Amino acid sequence: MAITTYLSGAKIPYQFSTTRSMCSNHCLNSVVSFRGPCQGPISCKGKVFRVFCNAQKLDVLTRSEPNSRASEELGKKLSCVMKFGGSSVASAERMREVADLILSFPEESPVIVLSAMGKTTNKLIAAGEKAASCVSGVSEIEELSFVKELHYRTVDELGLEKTLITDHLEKLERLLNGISVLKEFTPRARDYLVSFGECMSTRIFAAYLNKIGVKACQYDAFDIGFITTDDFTNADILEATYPAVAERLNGDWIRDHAIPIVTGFLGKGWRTCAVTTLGRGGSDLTATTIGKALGLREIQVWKDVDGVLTCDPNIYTGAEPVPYLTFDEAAELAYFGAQVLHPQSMRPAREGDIPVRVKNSYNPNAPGTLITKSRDMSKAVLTSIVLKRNVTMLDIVSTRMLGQFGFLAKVFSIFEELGISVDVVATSEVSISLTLDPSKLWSRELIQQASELDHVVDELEKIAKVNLLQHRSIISLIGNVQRSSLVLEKAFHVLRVNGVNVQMISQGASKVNISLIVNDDEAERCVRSLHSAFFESDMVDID
Ligand SMILES: Nc1ncnc2c1ncn2[C@@H]1O[C@H](COP(=O)(O)OP(=O)(O)O)[C@@H](O)[C@H]1O
Ligand SMILES: N[C@@H](CC(=O)OP(=O)(O)O)C(=O)O
Repeated sequence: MAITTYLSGAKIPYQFSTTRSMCSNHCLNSVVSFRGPCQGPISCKGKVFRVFCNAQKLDVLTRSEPNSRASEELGKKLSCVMKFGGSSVASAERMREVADLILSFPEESPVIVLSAMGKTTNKLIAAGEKAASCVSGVSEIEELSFVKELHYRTVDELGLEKTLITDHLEKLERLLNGISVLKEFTPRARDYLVSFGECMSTRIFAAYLNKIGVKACQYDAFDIGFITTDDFTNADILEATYPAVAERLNGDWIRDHAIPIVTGFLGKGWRTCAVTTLGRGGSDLTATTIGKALGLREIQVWKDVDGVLTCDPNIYTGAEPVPYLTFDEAAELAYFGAQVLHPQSMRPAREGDIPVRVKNSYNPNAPGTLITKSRDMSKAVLTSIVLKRNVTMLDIVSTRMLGQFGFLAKVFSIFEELGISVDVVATSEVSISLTLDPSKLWSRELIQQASELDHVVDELEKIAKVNLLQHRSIISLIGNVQRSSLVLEKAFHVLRVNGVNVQMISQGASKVNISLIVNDDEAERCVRSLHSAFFESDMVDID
């Protein structure tokens, strides 16, 4: 039998020999963690295999290659993944509507990914913060009462047993007590705390489907092979996840056609084995990861808007749905701040070449946005305008002579050493202007952010003059940069008549994005005027 080994995410061809012959169809469909001596037994579902290799401290994940007989037995295969965000499952009524929506596609055998109900994640984070500075008992924390009440009410309104979530809610309170005793809310504790949201929403929804006669099975992502880095609050999914998740979900589906209901947003750190999260909005990434792992036909992300819009509707209510996007456009849009998609979520879909459809669970008849590898760009000029606020910009001017080589390398090695990622860059012979990714800085404590920025400036000042500029915004113009002159002409006209001075400009190598840096307090006005100029008339609107 063929066995493949995955070592910290990379597929490595290790030699295996076994002390016993393995039976053909089961044994290896779970993830086996193997640490310590390089030679030793691996136990998997009661079978013992002996592994011989030379590396130290291995984490070995084993899986069987699917054999043709097992594939034939698949019969009706899992066909698509449908992800429903917090707003889609915010109440009992919404859960009923989502169940009806899923059942309105009888031809599909979907994997369902759910986020936590409504604003549960925010409430849990607030509860954790209050617990850490709590003087009285945690039972008085308003956000804890809110979460308890919302989930008990939902269970009650759906006619389910309270016991479905009592264990989780008791554990949640114990965890908050622990945080209040320690007076410390670490990123690791934060991830464990917020995981209760997805763990409860999926249990409630699966139980409801079973109650109405639709066979469903709940899964915690961290138990079915979602292996991540140990970067709590912003973990990356490791390669080993794909075969492990496919093995588990396909294996269970073959045995019993129960709709899988999987927790979005969560994973398991490969070193710590603790619960991790994939960054805010991470359920989109869970969905695309499952889509690629299982080679599904389509990935659907159901939201509370009619698809990806021409700009953030909170900035401009007249934003229109964008019918088609490429993976590159969607990735750029998400990375540069459009909340509608998780920044990393397009990667698995692009790698697996699986179309992603963004739909509105409140308005299922709206066509939504279809995201694919390529699209007809002949008529495309601008697709969407995205705003990323509160960005820090650095102007770095070399103190050495013109033509000095290695300047860029030195600057970027400082960012690498400090683990700070850079968003937008513009360079000249002796200077660099760049912006720092706020999400990476925001994931750290405020006080730490300030001292890290000081540290960056201190290090850079050894080789350059540095000007630190805060409260800037990046306006990203996503679209057909083959027509960049037209886009720039129009954009700069709008900005000029609005009296806005652009402080930096960069055209991404991806050829779908032009980024402009302006002051935070001018940014929203600029977006509205740009939207009006590009999407509403041929004339430039003057504010
Ligand atoms: N360009 C955009 N297109 C669509 N929605 C956007 C855009 N920019 C920001 N948004 C916001 O993203 C929200 C949807 O994303 P999100 O809240 O993560 O959905 P869900 O929780 O349902 O997955 C919308 O309600 C909207 O306010
Ligand atoms: N519940 C998590 C994960 C998520 O993806 O949520 P949503 O799909 O509602 O954006 C969050 O709020 O970040």
